[in-house]
Amino acid sequence: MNNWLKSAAELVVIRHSTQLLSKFTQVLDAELGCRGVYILTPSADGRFVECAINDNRQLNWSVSDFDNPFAHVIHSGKSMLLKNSELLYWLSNEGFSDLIGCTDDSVNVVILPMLSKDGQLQAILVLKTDSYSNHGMDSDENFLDLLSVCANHLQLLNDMEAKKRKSQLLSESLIEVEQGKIKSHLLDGLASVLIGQSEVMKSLREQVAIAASSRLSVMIQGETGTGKELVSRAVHDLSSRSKANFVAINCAAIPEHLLESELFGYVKGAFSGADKSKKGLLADADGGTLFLDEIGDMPLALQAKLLRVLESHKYRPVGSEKELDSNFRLVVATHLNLKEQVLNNKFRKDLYYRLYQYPIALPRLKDRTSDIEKLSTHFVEQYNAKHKCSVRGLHYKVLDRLLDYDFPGNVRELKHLIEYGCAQTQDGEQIELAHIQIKLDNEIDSLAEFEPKNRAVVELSKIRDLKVAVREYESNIIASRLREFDGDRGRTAESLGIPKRTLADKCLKLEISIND
Ligand SMILES: Nc1ncnc2c1ncn2[C@@H]1O[C@H](COP(=O)(O)OP(=O)(O)OP(=O)(O)O)[C@@H](O)[C@H]1O
Repeated sequence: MNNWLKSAAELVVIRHSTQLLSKFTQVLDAELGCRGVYILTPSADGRFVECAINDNRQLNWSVSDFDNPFAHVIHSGKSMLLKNSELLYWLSNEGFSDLIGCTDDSVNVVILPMLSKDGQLQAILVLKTDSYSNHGMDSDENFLDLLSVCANHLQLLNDMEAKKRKSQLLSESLIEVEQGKIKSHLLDGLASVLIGQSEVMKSLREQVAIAASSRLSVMIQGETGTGKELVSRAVHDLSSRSKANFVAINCAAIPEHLLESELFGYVKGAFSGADKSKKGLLADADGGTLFLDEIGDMPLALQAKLLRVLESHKYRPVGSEKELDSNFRLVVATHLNLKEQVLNNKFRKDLYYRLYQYPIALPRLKDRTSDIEKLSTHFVEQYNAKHKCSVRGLHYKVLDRLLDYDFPGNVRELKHLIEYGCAQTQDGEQIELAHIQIKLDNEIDSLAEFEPKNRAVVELSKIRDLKVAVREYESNIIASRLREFDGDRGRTAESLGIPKRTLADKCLKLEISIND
């Protein structure tokens, strides 16, 4: 009696149903000295009673299958004594035989329902006993009280756990709804920056949103003018670093010997001309994003230093003894096939894998021609807003022509083309085919002679955008000079008095697609 009371006191302080059942099993094992104590519990849908046995197997019995004795106990709400002589019959039920295990002449089984005070079945207690000694249990009031205490407590814990699960599910689905809302808000915002309704653009925007929320290094790959810089900025703007700096550098456009000091900074006297210390871009990007455009053009020696910075977040300004920290997020871009560069020993393999954590591939414009109309309208609107004018859009023949065109310079080329068309169109009018035809022809035979017709593409009186006109002029000069030197960039650069890297940068920006 005392022991039952003591056990009841121990059971009611337990706060978890599985712990309660395991403690209850231990108590019965110790007090009754049975050959086996098993507790069966109803399944979540109430159609079965279940019990886990030693070898991690879960046995179950249907509550409506009267081939097992448990169904009888459940329906009658009364205990059952299976004497040794009757056991043989019940052992034909495979699950029951698995539960009870070996038997001999002295084994009996007692099955007791554990009912809570509202009469609901909470569990079934099964005792494998040696003799008749335990059979008085179903009339032992103290024992039955303990069973009832345990059943009531089990009901309480099950209710509490169900409530907890429900509120957890609720809060999880609220979080999901919230996250879904944030995500669709972000994607809506992105759609006005990264224009295009093609499937590939929709998936690109999703990738940008995912990349922004991760900490991974992002590697953007795509041909010139596909929007690599735009995407890198979007990754920054959508990330938790958006309030800090976005620092961009084009590794192809900076002379090799200056790239290191630009990135790392330098101290006074580090080299001739360093008359004062200067912070590098790594320091500027602390807390924000560092965008390394044309990473494939980074010299090998600097690649090794970059790798070290990425691993330790520490760097040493040129000429300095002191190491500094910078917590930047790296986004890189390239139009080259970096894997090939690795195979040709032009790019470090270890750096490649360090950078290739979240790759984003940008499609060519000619592979998503369904976006041309929307992009064109977007660029006309941009032009109108910038120049305070009101070009009315594109004539359908212009659109037809654009849909047919290859766009080697991708979106940037389309943008320039539209700006060019706008510059020649009066307020309230549409861009006509004639407005862009010359430029398109010019692009198509980009290797064509520097014909007088091309030289005076824009009549001076019609110039509305000096930048566009100057770019046109510059582009024609470079294309013609490249032609003169059979595409030799070194000689072309020299003849124009500019460094080779500057020429390379200009060719990229101006869409001059003459191969070396
Ligand atoms: N999906 C787009 N929606 C709107 N504008 C775009 C899109 N893609 C590119 N652009 C515009 O096209 C121009 C070129 O884009 P960007 O400079 O990002 O290309 P890039 O791939 O970095 O080019 P490069 O390799 O030559 O440096 C920019 O003016 C950019 O705003």
